[in-house]
Amino acid sequence: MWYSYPFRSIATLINNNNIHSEQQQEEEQEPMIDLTSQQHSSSTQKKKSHYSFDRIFLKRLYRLLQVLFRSTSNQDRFYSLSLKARQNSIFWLYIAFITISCGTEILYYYVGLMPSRFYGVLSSKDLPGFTRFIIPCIILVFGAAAGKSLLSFMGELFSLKIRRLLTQYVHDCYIKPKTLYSVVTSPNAPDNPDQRIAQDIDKFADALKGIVENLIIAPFLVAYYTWKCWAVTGFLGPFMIYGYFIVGSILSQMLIRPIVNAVFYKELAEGNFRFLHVRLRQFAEAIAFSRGECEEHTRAKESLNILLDNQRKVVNRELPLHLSNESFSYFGSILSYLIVAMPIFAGTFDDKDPSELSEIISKNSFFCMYLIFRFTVIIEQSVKLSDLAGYAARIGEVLEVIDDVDDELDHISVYHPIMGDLDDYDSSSILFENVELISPQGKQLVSNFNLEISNTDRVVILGPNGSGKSSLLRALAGLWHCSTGRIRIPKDILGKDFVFLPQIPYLIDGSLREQIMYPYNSSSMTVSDIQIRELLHQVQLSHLEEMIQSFDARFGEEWQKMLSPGEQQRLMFTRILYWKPRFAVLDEATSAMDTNSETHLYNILNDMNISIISISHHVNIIDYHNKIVTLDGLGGYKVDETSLSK
Ligand SMILES: Nc1ncnc2c1ncn2[C@@H]1O[C@H](COP(=O)(O)OP(=O)(O)OP(=O)(O)O)[C@@H](O)[C@H]1O
Repeated sequence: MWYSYPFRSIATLINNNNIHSEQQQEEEQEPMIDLTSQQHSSSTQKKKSHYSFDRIFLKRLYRLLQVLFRSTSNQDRFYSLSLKARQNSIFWLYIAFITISCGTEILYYYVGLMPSRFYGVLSSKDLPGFTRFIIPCIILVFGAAAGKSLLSFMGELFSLKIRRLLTQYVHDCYIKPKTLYSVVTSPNAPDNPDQRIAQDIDKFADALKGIVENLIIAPFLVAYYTWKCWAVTGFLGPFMIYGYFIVGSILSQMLIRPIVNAVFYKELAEGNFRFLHVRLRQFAEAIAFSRGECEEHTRAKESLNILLDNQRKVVNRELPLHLSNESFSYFGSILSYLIVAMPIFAGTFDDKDPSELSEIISKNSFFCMYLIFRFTVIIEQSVKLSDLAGYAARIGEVLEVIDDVDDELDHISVYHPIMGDLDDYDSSSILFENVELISPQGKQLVSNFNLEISNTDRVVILGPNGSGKSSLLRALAGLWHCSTGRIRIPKDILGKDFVFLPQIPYLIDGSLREQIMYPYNSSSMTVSDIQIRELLHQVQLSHLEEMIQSFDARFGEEWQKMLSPGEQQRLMFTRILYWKPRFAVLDEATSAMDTNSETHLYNILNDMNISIISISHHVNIIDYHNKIVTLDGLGGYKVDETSLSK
């Protein structure tokens, strides 16, 4: 069992990506939004891309729509009525939304005709007609109000479902073995992926809901009211309205383009600003000790200014669009009277008495005005469309980086114990064969590295900072690739046979029970209260039981407050003691512990006959190992055996 592949920079692949190269072509033609001095994003180093309402937006939108209308199994098409299909596709909710929207429009139509009927019965003083008409009118108005409320409710459900399906899809693509790490550490990692997933998808869902609500049935309404308008004004009425709409559309299309870019960079600044506050909370103690509040205050102010500048750019660029849309809307009402006036002045209705004429004017102006209103709504959606394009760009970029990373991972035969990619290697040892590791910056970390780690070995890796100690473990875990050579891992190894403890303890949001069992929490297997007490005793954390009251009480950030860094590292050791792996990999996992705790835990591991691979700068733990690997930081290394091996 082995993996061996040339180290190829993910950036190379990403740069070859079609969408990205298309963007680069556009970059040369379009001016950029200024986004200076972003403090904490890798994006600061990168050339800024331009985002617009263009072919790339359509590609991204198409991809997201495919996710919403996809079938997840061969048996169930996206339009199937099965529970699974209904859960995984938005199709039926979309149909219900459209149906309610059509029903409400029919009610609006009759409500719109009401004034002309009132004019008729009132001007002819028809009391029985008036009383007959008033009851259906009240029912109609209530019906329209109920329809509108239901439509708004369905819109919210629609938006929620879009959010759920898209977020689940991004989670499926993003949070999986090796992809998560590769995306986050990729040189082309998208800025603030957390914000893109947690916020931008929600905003995208909301914008899409608005567009569906107002645009999807618009063609049918436009066709119907065109016909009605034509019937009363002849071809000239619709002709004028259509001309008016075309001018409005061209104008708003021109005004949308710069907004999409501005929305993208506003969201980027928003993410950076939020990240700054997350870090303030996370490192409050370090900041307080170093009296860094003034500096942090200045940075927060700078970040806020950048955010507000970008927000201002969006507001500024939306002003002409709003102006154009509002003018279009107000001039529309004048246009409708102009169109209604044409047949009146042409003498078409000369034979009608005043009450009939007022009824005709009311009805005709409703048809014309509603047609113009529909066009106005379409034009107004341009603002939503520009937002949608900005959010689609931010979500699309995350998916594109994931695709590139997955492509890279697909082209290499990565072995990871948890994945169980097996071959003919049937030894029980880990074998490094002529391994060469090169850092992403191109620095040679180790070359021609050979080492056998049997399941009775205890190996400590020493070396100066940056010499590649952790990188060897990354390669062992399949996170980094060997540029030459291979690493063989026992065939029968299971995920639980390999427990990795990093220097910075990773404490999950959850109960102590879940903390110990991480990452293999399952309902079928659990750690009993007696076992937990025994484990806490072994890592000298028995007092924790009093602090948390119950082993199932859930905590989040409180873990960091309840336990000192050394205690957190001790808590991490319960994972090794519980799972009893064949190999425990400790990357400076005892760096914050006092000497007594450290030696106590190493003694326990020795008693349990667990093979250890340690990285440490503490000399006192060297005695617990039988092999010492020393990296010189220049690609060379040596292996020494200690007295323990004899
Ligand atoms: N994700 C990464 N992206 C780019 N370079 C990295 C990354 N991780 C590590 N490196 C580089 O690889 C080199 C080796 O890093 P590594 O973490 O293996 O050092 P180390 O020997 O474990 O150091 P220390 O003793 O400080 O923990 C360093 O120069 C570092 O800059």
